[in-house]
Amino acid sequence: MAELMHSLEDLKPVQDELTSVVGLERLVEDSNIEKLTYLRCAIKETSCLHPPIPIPLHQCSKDTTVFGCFIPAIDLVIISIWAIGRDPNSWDDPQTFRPLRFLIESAPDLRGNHFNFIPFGSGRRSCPGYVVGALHDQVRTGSPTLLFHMGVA
Ligand code: HEM
Repeated sequence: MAELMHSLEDLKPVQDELTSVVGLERLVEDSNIEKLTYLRCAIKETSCLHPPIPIPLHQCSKDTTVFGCFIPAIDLVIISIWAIGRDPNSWDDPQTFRPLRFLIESAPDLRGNHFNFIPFGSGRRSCPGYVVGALHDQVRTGSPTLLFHMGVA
């Protein structure tokens, strides 16, 4: 909300979309969400710039080498999701709130498959809270993709 308040050109399409999809007389319902494109872009951009869990910690269970970097067993590895979301090698003008960068077809999704955008983490220890929300969404829209991904369909 604070980012949108500072960026009126981004606030306007979100307001217009909410007015047209939801209206002014009722609350947002699940079924509205897929039509709230600008709002979803704004949420993604917010979680890129301000990830709620900015630096998850992992501990290495055995000696490991990743891309030539040796990590001894028991060492802690800090992953800066915050820095990844602001990396100029991955994002144009990364410090600026620009939700429409998520409008393009090739923009990363939230599943952790694009390592420049991992607000829910990635891989086996990524956030199960995301799966609960996404599963609910997939069941609602009838798409089997995520159920298949989880091995339950
Ligand atoms: C905006 C909402 C949320 C965000 C951005 C978020 C993000 C994250 C991140 C980044 C991690 C760490 C991944 C890692 O260690 O690499 C995590 C872990 C976790 N999250 Fe979430 N989370 C959210 C909501 C939730 C909710 C609603 C739940 C529960 C219903 C949840 C349950 C968990 C649990 C249990 C873990 C630990 C997973 C593990 O260590 O295997 N999260 N989350």
